[in-house]
Amino acid sequence: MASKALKEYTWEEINQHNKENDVWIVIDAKVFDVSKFANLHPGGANVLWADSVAGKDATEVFFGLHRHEVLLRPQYKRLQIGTVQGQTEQIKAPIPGELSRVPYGEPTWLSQGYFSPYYSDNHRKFQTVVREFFTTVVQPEAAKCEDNGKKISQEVVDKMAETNIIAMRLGPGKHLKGRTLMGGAVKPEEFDYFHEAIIHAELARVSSRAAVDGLLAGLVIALPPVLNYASPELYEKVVPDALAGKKYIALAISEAFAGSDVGGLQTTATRDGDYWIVTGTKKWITNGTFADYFTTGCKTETGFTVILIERGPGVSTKPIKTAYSSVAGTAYVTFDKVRVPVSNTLGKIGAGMSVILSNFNHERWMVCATSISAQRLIVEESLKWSTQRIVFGKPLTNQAVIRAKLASMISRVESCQNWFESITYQMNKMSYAQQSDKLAGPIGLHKQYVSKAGRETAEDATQVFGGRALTVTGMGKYIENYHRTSGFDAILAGAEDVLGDLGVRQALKKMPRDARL
Ligand code: HEM
Repeated sequence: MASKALKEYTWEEINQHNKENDVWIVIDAKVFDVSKFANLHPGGANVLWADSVAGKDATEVFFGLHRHEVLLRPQYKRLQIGTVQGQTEQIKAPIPGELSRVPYGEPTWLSQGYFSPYYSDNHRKFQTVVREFFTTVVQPEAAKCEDNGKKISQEVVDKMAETNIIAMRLGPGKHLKGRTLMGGAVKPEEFDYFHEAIIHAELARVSSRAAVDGLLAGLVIALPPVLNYASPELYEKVVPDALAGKKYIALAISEAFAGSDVGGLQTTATRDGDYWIVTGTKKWITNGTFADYFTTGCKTETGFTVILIERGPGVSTKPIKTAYSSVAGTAYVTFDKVRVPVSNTLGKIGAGMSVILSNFNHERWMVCATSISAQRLIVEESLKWSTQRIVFGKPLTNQAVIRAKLASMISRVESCQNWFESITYQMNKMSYAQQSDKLAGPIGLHKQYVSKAGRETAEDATQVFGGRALTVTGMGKYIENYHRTSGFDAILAGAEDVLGDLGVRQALKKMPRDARL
């Protein structure tokens, strides 16, 4: 379509348009008339009039300064007036949904010519439709919200509900029964943890950590206690609307008084007949600013109890400014003598610890899935940049120090991925109870390793990109976002060092008493 009205120009013609107010440039065999655009050019007008640029081939200098996507924006695309006679474009524009051809840009199972014991053709088919969905429906919205800090639009949430992505993010289980998953790409009874991991991985590729959390991460951690412990009436009231994206839910455990130390929480629930009276505050509550329900940890007379609180009189939320965008809806929540029916108790009164702990493995595993995928994208960006960036007349990759950084980044993401797949395989084979017994330790250790690896990769990539990694737009925008937010993975769902310690303590518990050197 683009070529229908496009003329072919000889270099002789092109070379003549090399003056202020009459500037043509060539980028990858395409001729652009930038005469009028020059004064609007974010990089300034005079750079376009330079002798080495005006009327010349500016491909190399262009790709040293801009992401490919600049040329694809409609307002810039229309600057193209023709093509260079006898030349064809060499640089391939990214096609939404397609697999990366950059080495290590995809996990082994998606790389051509490689094999995997874990994934079937159905997983591949599923990955294709999920990537297309996230690239075309979610990514543009995520980029917008990353900027304006607003909640992801209801339109996108509705589409996620239509495809049942919201339900699939909770993993395999009864809640999928009777649902059409991604237009039928996988049957509910075939859906396993690798399918779920694909969703988390593709979601992370939208490259805005705050939007990843804004896309109902709150539900992924707050709804399982309702699925598993609510009375049938409460379940009916809450679950269908939540999975349909009509109501939002957040997990409200941590407080300014206590984070990982659940025993130190100060929010109280006292009995008044058939009601709880809940008073206290909660901090760092993901999706809290827009949640309709809060799965809340409370101190009760007989211990720690989890209660589902509906937004209403006495519940107020205010946004907390975090290092990432407010699209995540991070809130400070205040409960002021909120009356909640006792029938909203999740699990047994005083037995809230097991309700919360049973949730943790899945949440931590999910954080690993998104973190590894985000890291991989950073590896891909770094490989592309260091190949196309010319310094001292040569690509950055000519520097041994840059290659050493790439080696570390690749090794880290590959080891994270392989460990992750091994754990996911175990999850597929184990019951929920077996997972709690056998995988809490390995998942804790894995998360510690993944988040550490992520932060090291963020540092390395920042060095590779230099100043470009410090700006929120432009060539290094994904590196900037990742560098600013990779630390979240080391904190959310359990602090890095605490999880490492948990893994070791679990192992020590299982040490055979008769083992000796
Ligand atoms: C069709 C041609 C071009 C278009 C549509 C275009 C568009 C843009 C845009 C949108 C930006 C802002 C980048 C961002 O923040 O993402 C930019 C920055 C810039 N452009 Fe261009 N540009 C073109 C050609 C060129 C050429 C040929 C040069 C070569 C000298 C150039 C030099 C720059 C510079 C130096 C910057 C600032 C980069 C930075 O801040 O890191 N541009 N351009």
